[in-house]
Amino acid sequence: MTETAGTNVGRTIRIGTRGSRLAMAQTGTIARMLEDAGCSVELVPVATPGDQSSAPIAEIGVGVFTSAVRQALLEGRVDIAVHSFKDLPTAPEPGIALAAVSKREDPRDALVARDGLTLGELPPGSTVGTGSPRRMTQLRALGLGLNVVPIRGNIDRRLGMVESGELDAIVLARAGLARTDRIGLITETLDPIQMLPAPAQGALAVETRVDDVDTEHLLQSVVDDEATRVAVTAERALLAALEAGCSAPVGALAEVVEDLNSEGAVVERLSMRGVAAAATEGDSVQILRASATADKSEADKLGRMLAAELLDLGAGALAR
Ligand SMILES: NCc1[nH]cc(CCC(=O)O)c1CC(=O)O
Repeated sequence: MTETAGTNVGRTIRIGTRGSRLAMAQTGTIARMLEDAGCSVELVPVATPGDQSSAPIAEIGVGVFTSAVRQALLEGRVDIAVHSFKDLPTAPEPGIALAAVSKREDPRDALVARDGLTLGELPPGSTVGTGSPRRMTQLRALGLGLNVVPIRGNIDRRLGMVESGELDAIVLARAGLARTDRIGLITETLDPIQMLPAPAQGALAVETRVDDVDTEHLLQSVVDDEATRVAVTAERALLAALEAGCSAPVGALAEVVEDLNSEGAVVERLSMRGVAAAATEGDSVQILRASATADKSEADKLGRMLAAELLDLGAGALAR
């Protein structure tokens, strides 16, 4: 048991959660960490408009999955909100504190294809579904002659489209499959060189009310993972500097890596790659890439620097 948990023993912490299988798995992960630290936990279901609609995310708006859970937090109906970090808008929410970022799952995207096929094995003309402009533009840029089509729906619905033969393949977050025990369906995990994940993909954001300092400290000591927080800070700084959100054609991945300093000593650095799809004349799309490395203490600056580089290359007019 941690020292901080000591003051929380006997207290029941209410965690707001959406009812989807992925959301329940995510809140379950945080609930177990708190229980292991000696807290008792209650899961409080919250319905959101995003779960009830199957309209494209671009139409129903960023934050559609997260705002109802935040509302429950602000109204004091729950003490903690857990979100897929990549679904959170980049602007901070008044009254709400980001108390912890839990250790990231594998952030890469995954292919689920018929007959166990990999991306390179799909014949030209194969139909590949994804709802994300980021994935669509990067898939098309691979030049494999795939027919990339927009789809939406929860993970089960998307997987069903391959199972039924309606699509040859789909691309989705590996983390979502891992958390819902379906890693075995993946036919290929995509290398970030082919497909950079969404900023913060695979990480969970755990929020409290700004005035609930006890819960904030508890989460910091029990849940927060420093390497994940640093990486995600850089990735989201890039997204914010491009004035883009989770449905933008923007990918970013920052990783803590070991490097040698000028004296030859091993130091940890933050290595980052970014991609943006820009609209050009006519209907064509141009993929822009940038990468750089910085000290871990300069995560935010690294993200903004890569964004500036992408803007210089033409990321001001993002593709859709
Ligand atoms: N946009 C929906 C969403 N939000 C978080 C995940 C998966 C978990 C994660 O990325 O952390 C998914 C599904 C997907 O993109 O396939």
